[in-house]
Amino acid sequence: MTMRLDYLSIFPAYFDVLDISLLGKAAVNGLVEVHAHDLRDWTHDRHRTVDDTPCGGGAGMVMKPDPWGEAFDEIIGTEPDSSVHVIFPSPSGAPFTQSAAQELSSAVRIVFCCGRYEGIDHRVIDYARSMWTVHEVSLGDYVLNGGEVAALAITEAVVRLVPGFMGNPESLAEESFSAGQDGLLEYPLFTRPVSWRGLDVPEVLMSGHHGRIAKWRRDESVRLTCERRPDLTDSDFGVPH
Ligand SMILES: N#Cc1c(-c2ccc3ccn(Cc4ccc(CN5CCCC5)cc4)c3c2)n[nH]c1N
Repeated sequence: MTMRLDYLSIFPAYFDVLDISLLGKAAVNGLVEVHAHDLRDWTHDRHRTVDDTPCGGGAGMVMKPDPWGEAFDEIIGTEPDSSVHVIFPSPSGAPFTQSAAQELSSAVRIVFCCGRYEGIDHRVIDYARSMWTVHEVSLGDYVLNGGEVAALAITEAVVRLVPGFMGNPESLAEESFSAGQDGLLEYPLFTRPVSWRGLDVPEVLMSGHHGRIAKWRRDESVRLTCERRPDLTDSDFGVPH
């Protein structure tokens, strides 16, 4: 089943990058189909206006609802369909997580609505909720200038989980932020040369002793998680008290 991805933005060129790298291969293999659209194509004035001043006052500009509605009609349709997932990246969205990526990886259709300025007229989101399955999500607690970079990040997180996309699915099993790693951060990785600029690969990794290697990796994951992500630790990580 091909996953169709649509991107609505006033900077559709952001999504040219999706024609290369792994995603390009997936498109070639028919796993995903990518369509980027310029929101200004659904404006009707000489200046192709997409924004206006905020009702009630306040700084900046707000994206007008009209172009979004007309774009939705043409790109998605005018009939409700809960199988269509519409994603609004937003500073006030729910944190985007690996489990959300996992859920979306089975979607047949995802439409990314990339806002700019101070954001999109809220009626656009309310209308979308009445028609499709809507996700208002944030990448994290830092401020971006628009939704495009978030849409790219979410795309990569989702598409790499689509069955048949990754060459070696085993590599997905051991990843951080997934059950395979007990929710711990990943251990440090090394490859050849064994000695590099006076820095050596930890001896245990060259020992060939799989039990010791597994213990070293687990210990490193626990250490890193306790240091960097205490929010991910819980009482029974097996961390010695
Ligand atoms: N995902 C994601 C995001 C975004 C994101 C996503 C989508 C849009 C559309 C427009 N912007 C710009 C912007 C930036 C800040 C504000 C907040 N206001 C400013 C002054 C009073 C509050 C409003 C809009 C966006 C930013 N930022 N950070 C993330 N993790």
